[in-house]
Amino acid sequence: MDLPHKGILQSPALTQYIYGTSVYPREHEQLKKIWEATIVKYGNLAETTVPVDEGRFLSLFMEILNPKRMLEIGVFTGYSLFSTALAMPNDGLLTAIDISRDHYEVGLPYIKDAGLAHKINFIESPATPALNQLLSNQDEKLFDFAFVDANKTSYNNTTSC
Ligand SMILES: C[S@@+](CC[C@H](N)C(=O)[O-])C[C@H]1O[C@@H](n2cnc3c(N)ncnc32)[C@H](O)[C@@H]1O
Repeated sequence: MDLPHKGILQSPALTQYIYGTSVYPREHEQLKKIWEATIVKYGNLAETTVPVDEGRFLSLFMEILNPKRMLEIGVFTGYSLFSTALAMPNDGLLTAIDISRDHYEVGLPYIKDAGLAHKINFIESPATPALNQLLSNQDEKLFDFAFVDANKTSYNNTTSC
């Protein structure tokens, strides 16, 4: 069994056990395909997706919080996006922002195959102007939960929006 180079778990033996018995067996078939398509298109850059255990953690977190409106900044090919959309309620809406639609379109066919596309509003833009635009359109509370996984140097701007 191949293990990713990063993840939440710190003990190799525990990682091996949990990945073999829980994480990989429960990884959605379309998520496996997003990962494979990401490797084919981007090679080592695929390592920038959230690892499979963090994907499971995000799904679990969404199941507990049950957010109706969620924001993701930094979509890449959609591994984390898929993981959260899968666990959101069917009438939930996930606003997803990335500077590259090309990235998003690698995972989009698998998002569609899994019947999740209707939950996602993708915006191709740098995060800060897109957030300012969303805020200027609506003054009530916009999101129940936000996952930020874009360029780390802009986080101050993102959180002040
Ligand atoms: C670490 S990857 C995201 C990985 C993704 N969460 C996943 O699980 O596959 C970072 C992404 O942030 C995007 N990005 C970089 N700077 C950005 C910005 N200022 N605004 C929005 N997206 C940005 C990149 O295009 C890239 O797709």
